[in-house]
Amino acid sequence: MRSPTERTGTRRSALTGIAPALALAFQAAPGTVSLLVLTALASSSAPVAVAWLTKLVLDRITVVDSDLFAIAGCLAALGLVMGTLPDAVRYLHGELDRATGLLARDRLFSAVNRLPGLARFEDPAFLDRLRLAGQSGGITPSQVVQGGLALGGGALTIGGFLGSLTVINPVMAAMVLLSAIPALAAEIALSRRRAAMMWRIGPAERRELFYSQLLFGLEAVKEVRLFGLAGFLHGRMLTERIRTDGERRRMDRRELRVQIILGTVSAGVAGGGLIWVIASAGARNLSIGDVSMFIASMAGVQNSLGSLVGHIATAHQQLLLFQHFREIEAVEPDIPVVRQPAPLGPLGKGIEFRDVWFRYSPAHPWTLRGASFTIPFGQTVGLVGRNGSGKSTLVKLLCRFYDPERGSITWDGIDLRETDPAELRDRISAVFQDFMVYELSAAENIGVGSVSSLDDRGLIKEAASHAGVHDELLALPRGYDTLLTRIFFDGEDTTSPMSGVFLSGGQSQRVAVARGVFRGDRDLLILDEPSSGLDAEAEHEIHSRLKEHRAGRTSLLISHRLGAVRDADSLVVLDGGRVVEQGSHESLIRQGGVYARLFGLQASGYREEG
Ligand SMILES: Nc1ncnc2c1ncn2[C@@H]1O[C@H](COP(=O)(O)OP(=O)(O)OP(=O)(O)O)[C@@H](O)[C@H]1O
Repeated sequence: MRSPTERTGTRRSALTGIAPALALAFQAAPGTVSLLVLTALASSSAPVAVAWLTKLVLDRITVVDSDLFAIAGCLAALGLVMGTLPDAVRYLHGELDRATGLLARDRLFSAVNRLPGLARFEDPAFLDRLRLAGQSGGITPSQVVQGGLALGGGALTIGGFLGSLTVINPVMAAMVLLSAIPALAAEIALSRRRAAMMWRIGPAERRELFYSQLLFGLEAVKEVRLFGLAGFLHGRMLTERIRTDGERRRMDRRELRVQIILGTVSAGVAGGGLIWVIASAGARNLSIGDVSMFIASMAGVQNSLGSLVGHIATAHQQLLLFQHFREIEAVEPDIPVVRQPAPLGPLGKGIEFRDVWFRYSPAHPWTLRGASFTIPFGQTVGLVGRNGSGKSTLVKLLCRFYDPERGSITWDGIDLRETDPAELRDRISAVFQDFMVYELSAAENIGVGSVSSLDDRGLIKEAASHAGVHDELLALPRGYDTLLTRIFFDGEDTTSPMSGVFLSGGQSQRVAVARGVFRGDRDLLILDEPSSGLDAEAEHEIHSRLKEHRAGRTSLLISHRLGAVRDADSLVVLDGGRVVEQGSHESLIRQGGVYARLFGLQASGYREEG
C-alpha cells in the first residue's frame, strides 16, 4: 500500500490546514470576510422565509385582506434580496480571492527567498510542490471561507426546511437527511482522489511546460528551426498532454458515475415524497399550503445538502493541495544555517580549500575528490582544467550555494559552514559562466549588481567603461535606458526608440562583466569564463582592464584560454575533482604536466596559424 506522501505528495491531513487557511483569509481581508458572513446569513434564511410566506399566502388566498398584501410585500422584498445577493457575494469573493492571492504569493515567495542554497531548485519534487503551492495558496483560504459559510448557511437553511418537513412528515425528513451521508462520504473520497491525481500528473505537466517553452521561446528557436525539431517537440508535448488528459478523464468519469448514483438516490427519495404528499392531499389530510411547503422543503433540503456537500468536497480537495503551500512555507533550509553565525570580517589572510569532497547528491558521483588549495589575500588564482573537472562547482561552494560533504573551506580560518550565507555573498562579486541578461534597461542590468546603488548613473557608466561596453550602450536607441530584450516592448510600435534591443552574445557578456565590476570593492572577485564569447581584440582589452581592476584584490579567475590566466599569481589545475598541479605559469611549464600539455596544444594552434 502506498504512503499518504506518495499518494498526495503530503503527509499531513487536510483538516490541519483549516485553521491556517482561515487565518490567512482573515489576515488578508477581515472586512470582506465579515461582510461575507452577513450575506451568508441573509441568503440562507431567505429561502425558508419565502417558503413559509408562500404557504401563508396559499392558505389565506380565499380571504383577500391587508395582511395578505403585507405578506406579498414581504415576499417581493425577499425576492429583491435573493435576486441581488448572489452578485454581491460574487463581488465579495472576487475581493477575497485577490486579497488572499496577494498575501499567499507574498508569503510563498518570502519562503522561497529564504532558501540559502541551490539544491531545492534542482529537486523536481520541490518544483512540483512549488507549482501546486502557487496554485492553491491563493485560492484555498477563500474556498475554505466559502465552504465554512456554506456549512453555516446550509445548516441554517437545512434546519429551517427540515423543521418544516418534520412537522409534515418526520420519516421523510429523516430519509432526506440520511441520503446526504453517502453523498458526503463519496464526495470526500473523490476530492482526495482528485488531489492525489493532481500530484501524480505533476511531472508530466512540468514536461509539457518545458516542451511548450522550447516551442514558443526565443532561446531554442534557432536549433528548433534548423534541426527541424518542431514536430518532434510538438509530438512530445502532445504526448504529455494526452497522458495528463487521460488521468483527468478517468477522474471525471469516476465522478460522473458517482454523481449519477447519488442523483438517482436523491430523485428516488424526492419521488417517493411526492407520491406520498399527493396521496395525502387527495385524502384531504394535507392543505394546499402544506403541499407547497412540503415540495419547497424537499427541494430546499436536497439543493442545500447537494451544494453543501459540493462545497465541503471542494474545500477538502483545496485543503489537501494547500498542504503543499504549508510545506513550502515550512521548508527547511537546504544548507544548515547556524543560529549564531561567526562574524565575517574583511578578508585579511585568504581562503583555503582543505580536502574538499562534494557530490550533488548521494545518487551522483563525486565531483570534487579531496581538492586542496589556497587563494591568498590580495592575489589572483587562476583555475584551469578540462570540461567537467569541477571548476564551476568550486565556485558554487565558495559562494556557499552548497556545503562540502567532507573537508572544509575557510575564510581567514573561519569555516564557511559557520557563516551567514547572505553576509558571505555580500563580500563576493562574481561573473558566472552562465550569466544573466535581465529583461530590464541597460542601466538596470548593470545596477542590479548592487541594488542599493541602482540609480547611480555615474558609477554604472564607469563600470560599463571598465567592461568596454560603454560606447555600445550609449549608442542604443534610448542609451542606458534601452530595454535589453526582444520580447517585452515599452510601446506598441516596435520600431520606435521605445522598443527594446537584443545585444549580441559578446556584448551581453560585457554587460555581465560590468555588473560584476559595479558591485564594487568586494573582498573576493570571481570571474568564471568572463571572456568566452568575446572576439580576440575584445578579450585582450577586457583582460587588461580586469587585470587593472583585480590589482591588489583577491580574485579567482577561470578560463579555458590559458593565455588569459597565465598572468595570475598562481595557477591551480583541476582534473577529475582533484588538484593535480599548482604553481606559477613558468613552474608548471617546467613541470611538463597537464597544464604544460594543454598550454602547448593551444600555443601550437596559434603558431601554425602564425
Ligand atoms: N547541478 C548539478 N547536478 C548534478 N551534477 C552536476 C551539476 N552541476 C554540475 N554537475 C556535474 O559536476 C561535474 C563538474 O561540473 P562543473 O560545471 O563544475 O565543471 P567545469 O570544470 O566547470 O566544466 P566546464 O569547463 O565545462 O565549465 C560535471 O560532471 C557535471 O555534470
